[in-house]
Amino acid sequence: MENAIIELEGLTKFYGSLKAVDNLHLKIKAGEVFGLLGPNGAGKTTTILMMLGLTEPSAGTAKVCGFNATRDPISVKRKVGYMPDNVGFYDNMTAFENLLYIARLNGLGIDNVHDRVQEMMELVGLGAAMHKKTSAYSRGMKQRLGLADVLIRQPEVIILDEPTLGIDPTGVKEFLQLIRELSRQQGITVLLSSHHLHQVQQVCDRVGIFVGGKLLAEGNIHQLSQNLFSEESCLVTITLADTPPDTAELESMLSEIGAVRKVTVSGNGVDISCVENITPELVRLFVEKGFGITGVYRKEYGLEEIYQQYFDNNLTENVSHGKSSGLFQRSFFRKTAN
Ligand SMILES: Nc1ncnc2c1ncn2[C@@H]1O[C@H](COP(=O)(O)OP(=O)(O)OP(=O)(O)O)[C@@H](O)[C@H]1O
Repeated sequence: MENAIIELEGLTKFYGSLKAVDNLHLKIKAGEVFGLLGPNGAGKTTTILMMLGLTEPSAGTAKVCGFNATRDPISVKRKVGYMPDNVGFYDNMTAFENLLYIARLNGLGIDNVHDRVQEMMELVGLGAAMHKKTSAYSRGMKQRLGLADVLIRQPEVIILDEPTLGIDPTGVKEFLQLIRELSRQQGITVLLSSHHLHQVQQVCDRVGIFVGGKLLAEGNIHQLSQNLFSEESCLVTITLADTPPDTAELESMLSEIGAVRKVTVSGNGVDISCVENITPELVRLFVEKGFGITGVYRKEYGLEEIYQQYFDNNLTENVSHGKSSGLFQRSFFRKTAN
């Protein structure tokens, strides 16, 4: 991949005998919004810590903005803004004062520092609340302030670990939109770790599915879906006005269409699995054959199905090798259930 800004090669981390990250190879392009998706204990935070030079890999390398994170962590720190899942501020100071303090600590020029802080507060949507004490800030407001804290250092890459944890659905939507806009407007590369499939799907250009320290798959939603569901990438359900008189005849008629892989007739519902979207052709055929249609529904495979499918495959593989991965499944569902 050309212009990769993050390059992980054979990245591995052992904690004692536990392999937390297992031979990870990954490249992320400049300007991309990449989602690292996986259940509890998958190794996301450990990977991030290695990218920031905060923990040493047992093997392999993490290169960020051209610098080896283990050998040159200070250079990486200058280029990367990291927002952990729980951002802390001085509660007795206003948000403006907090950010001003951070800006000065980071050596921003005295002349324009007030303007710059104000500009950042407005950029993250806190212009009207910037003189409130952070003790009075909601979780969502603190996350926005955390983002301003990261942005004021003018990073090339921002790494966000579970940035939407504990924010209400409207807040999540707004926060993710903000991240996406910032990435587009300012060309910032974003790496986002999350358990939340739907959120990742909304905002990321590409995702990596991470389970048990291994990157099981990476790509955009379309590519992942194609790889997994190439035999049945599209499911069309047609509801007929009446139960078909001859089910076998209907099934064999539909099966003759090249793109159709499987047909199931149940009552007046017909499920047709196809390799591509041939919904108009199917509807035309039913009408030509004199069937009344009361409903047509086409199912798209989203990230949830993709993730579950990779997850199930991985479970099956591990079980067949005598390992129990039940812990991953339990912890994943616990965290996504709320
Ligand atoms: N400092 C540590 N010492 C020993 N084991 C650790 C340490 N940090 C993490 N681990 C273990 O390494 C594995 C990966 O943990 P990590 O925190 O990287 O996962 P994660 O995907 O970020 O999970 P979560 O979503 O719960 O934060 C887990 O089994 C965890 O218990």
